[in-house]
Amino acid sequence: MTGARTLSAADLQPLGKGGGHKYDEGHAVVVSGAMGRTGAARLSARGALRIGAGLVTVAAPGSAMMECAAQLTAIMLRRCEDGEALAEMLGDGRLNALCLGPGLGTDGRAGGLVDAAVAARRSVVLDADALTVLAGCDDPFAMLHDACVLTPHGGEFARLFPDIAERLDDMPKADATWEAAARAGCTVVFKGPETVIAGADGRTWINDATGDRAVPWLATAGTGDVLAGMVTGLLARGLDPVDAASAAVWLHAEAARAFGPGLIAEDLPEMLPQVLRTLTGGARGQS
Ligand SMILES: NC(=O)C1=CN([C@@H]2O[C@H](COP(=O)(O)OP(=O)(O)OC[C@H]3O[C@@H](n4cnc5c(N)ncnc54)[C@H](O)[C@@H]3O)[C@@H](O)[C@H]2O)[C@@H](O)CC1
Ligand SMILES: Nc1ncnc2c1ncn2[C@@H]1O[C@H](COP(=O)(O)OP(=O)(O)O)[C@@H](O)[C@H]1O
Repeated sequence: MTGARTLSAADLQPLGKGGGHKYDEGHAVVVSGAMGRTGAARLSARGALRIGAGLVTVAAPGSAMMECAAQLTAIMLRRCEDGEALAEMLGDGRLNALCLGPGLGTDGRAGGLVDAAVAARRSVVLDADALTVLAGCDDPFAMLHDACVLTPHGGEFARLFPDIAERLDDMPKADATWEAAARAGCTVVFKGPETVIAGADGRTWINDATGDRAVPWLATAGTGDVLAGMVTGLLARGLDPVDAASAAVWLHAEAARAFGPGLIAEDLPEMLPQVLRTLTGGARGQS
């Protein structure tokens, strides 16, 4: 038994802005895939910016620069060809949270970028294709550290933790996620109508989006990419991985609830200001 607790608004970290300058709210970097595949990274970047990261940069290969430039305004853009270029870019210590996976691809470039991002020992969210890259490694968890956050859906969870996934019919999802986090040595966010967030330290939270809180319209392409960006944005703002992931998951479902049926992924970041305004007391909103 994990002693998992169910999330509510009162459990969220204070999310109001501190009133300093933009660098006080962190600088999130979302690494993009190649031309024609940049949409997912742009969704993540928008999530990171709307949740309050002070600055957000999309790091894209040369082939994708024009495509990104045509779509981004408040979000900055920087050329980043491969892992070596990312490592060089991360020489700037102000770039304090990374997101890799949405639309990244699973080729050699993606592998090099994942290696460089994890080796930099910054806060890093590994989602989507980055999880597939990780699952293909001989010893996937050896390089991870406690500032990593893995955000698998059911398919990705089964690729990363096949033996745990095999036992899912006989064990609570919270226990499975807790076991996965202990093995990976970092925070694991196992997504779905019930999303479980577990830290390597054993803290385990459940966001139950079923019954009265059901948001089936979240099952649409790109919503997970937005969530990865939201977690990254909160990491950039200085929340620890479990708090960042828990707050992002809760806000993500609330944004979906506030929008209602017909939601597409682009709508989620744009609903965040409204949801953040409703937080009071234990979970303070934007001030
Ligand atoms: N607008 C965009 O540019 C979008 C890009 N996307 C990108 O497309 C790439 C592939 O993403 P996929 O999520 O399709 O990854 P994968 O193709 O790696 O995984 C999907 C496979 O896993 C299986 N699966 C099992 N359980 C599942 C579950 N609970 N949820 C989802 N699939 C489950 C599915 O049947 C499917 O075969 C990623 O780079 C992703 O970021 C998607 O996020 C969709 C939106
Ligand atoms: N039926 C559902 N009810 C509540 N949340 C859901 C449901 N289906 C999917 N979600 C949420 O939507 C997101 C989907 O993410 P993911 O599967 O990675 O899709 P994508 O890769 O297309 O972004 C996750 O946050 C997941 O928890």
